[in-house]
Amino acid sequence: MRYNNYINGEWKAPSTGEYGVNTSPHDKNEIIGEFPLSGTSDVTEAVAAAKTAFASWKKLSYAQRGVYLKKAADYLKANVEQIGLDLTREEGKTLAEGKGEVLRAASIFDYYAAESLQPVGDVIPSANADTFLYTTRVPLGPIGLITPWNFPIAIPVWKMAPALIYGNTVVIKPADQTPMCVNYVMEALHQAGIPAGVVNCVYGRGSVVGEEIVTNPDVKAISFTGSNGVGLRIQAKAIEKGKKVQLEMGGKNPLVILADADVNKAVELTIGGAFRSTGQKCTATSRVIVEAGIYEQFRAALVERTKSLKVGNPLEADVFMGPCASEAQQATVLSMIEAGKAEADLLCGGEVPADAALANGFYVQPTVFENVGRDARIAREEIFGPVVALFKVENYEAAVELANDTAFGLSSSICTNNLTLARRFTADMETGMVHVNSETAGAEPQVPFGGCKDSSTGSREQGKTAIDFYTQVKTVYMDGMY
Ligand SMILES: NC(=O)C1=CN([C@@H]2O[C@H](COP(=O)(O)OP(=O)(O)OC[C@H]3O[C@@H](n4cnc5c(N)ncnc54)[C@H](OP(=O)(O)O)[C@@H]3O)[C@@H](O)[C@H]2O)C=CC1
Ligand SMILES: O=C(O)CCC(=O)C(=O)O
Repeated sequence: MRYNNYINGEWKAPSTGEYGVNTSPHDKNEIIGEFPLSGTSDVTEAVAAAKTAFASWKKLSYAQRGVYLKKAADYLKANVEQIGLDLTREEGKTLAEGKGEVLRAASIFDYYAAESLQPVGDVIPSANADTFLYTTRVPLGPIGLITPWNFPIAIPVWKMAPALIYGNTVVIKPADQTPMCVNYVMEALHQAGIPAGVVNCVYGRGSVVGEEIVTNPDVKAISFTGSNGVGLRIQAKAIEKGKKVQLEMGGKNPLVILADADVNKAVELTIGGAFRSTGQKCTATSRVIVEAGIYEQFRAALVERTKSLKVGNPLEADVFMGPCASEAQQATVLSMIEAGKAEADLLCGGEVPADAALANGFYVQPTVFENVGRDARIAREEIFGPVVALFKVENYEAAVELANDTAFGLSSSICTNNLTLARRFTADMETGMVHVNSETAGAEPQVPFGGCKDSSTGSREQGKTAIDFYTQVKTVYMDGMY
């Protein structure tokens, strides 16, 4: 099937007349659909529609805008089976994860629809008796959203929902690998009856469509999730044009396991954090730092559990881990594994599975390394695949020092029953999110999401903090009331 851009409330063929073929990561011969390879004039048209629509959208009440978000949530919930299935076919995460992500997107729409009932701004006492002094929030205008393939419905929605509820309009460019997922989000908002031009989606290459969104003068802010290289280039261009920018980028997230931890619990946190979604999360666990007293026991249990994981077609119910999302991603992961083999000891995995039924997919075995030097590539670079590095340390202090020895600062976790050290860990970690006895991955919509150091720039996403990015403050001095 051939899909089209969504511009000004209509499905429109790209000005180029060109389409790219989107295929399944489980089987590169299975075609998911054909999607536009748009040109810059498609972006210009979408931005113009978003600019026109902004004039009336910003005047609606929060509650009126919230109605569309609530209806979009209902659409996703009503169609979770089909959309979840297609997400799995297109991205490769398991069916349970695919459906879970659709419901997560619905709950994000619901959360921001409910923001329409929350207070906005402050009333502040003035020095003058007859001045009513208060702050309110105003939207920015058309916002450009550039989104990745690893959470192909949740991330577009967690950017779009706050942008819309606070009165902005949107032009989105989804990742090349997962356009169908965003097409469902457009369909949800279209079915909800959202006014023409309020949301627009232009498919195509980052270097063409993304570039034009970033530099178009009528786009007032850019929210991006993806690699550090692309993110920083986008930021430089956008700032030059005076735009607001928010970047969510990589992670090298540590899980610290102290000697008193329950071994089974520690193994499950590692398996879930490192291998779910084939390790393709910016919050994935990629370094496991273990106190010497429990190291051997933990290592043996982790290797046994890792070898038992079923890798295969993500549509099959008993499969734990599907393929990498693309051939390029598989190649990146395999090259990092080769680097790991040269600089550390491989405990298990490290190959493409031999199963002939998986030969047309982009599979990699879940992989564990040990004896990893702190300057090894697999210790420092984001892999974005099912690869984890084990480190043995003498005590809590050494664990924290190693955990913080990274350019990234997104998420971290500690597994322990020691309340004092758990509490210290929450203070000691240079990360935007800290977990105690839960995996490094995961994000609830009602709390801020984002990192320190090279992981993020700009204000946090999600929760109430999202208002900081998607609005600006207006201070009102109102005199003559008495
Ligand atoms: N933090 C996270 O959640 C993510 C991190 N990554 C990291 O990035 C690595 C590479 O993944 P990749 O998909 O290449 O990530 P990218 O950073 O290249 O892609 C993210 C988004 O940016 C777009 N883009 C690419 N180039 C430009 C540009 N010049 N101007 C504007 N937009 C652009 C992409 O479009 P297009 O798809 O058309 O190229 C996509 O929509 C992964 O291995 C992982 O380490 C990747 C995804 C998510
Ligand atoms: O951990 C999660 O569920 C969200 C992770 C994420 O946002 C990402 O990988 O881009």
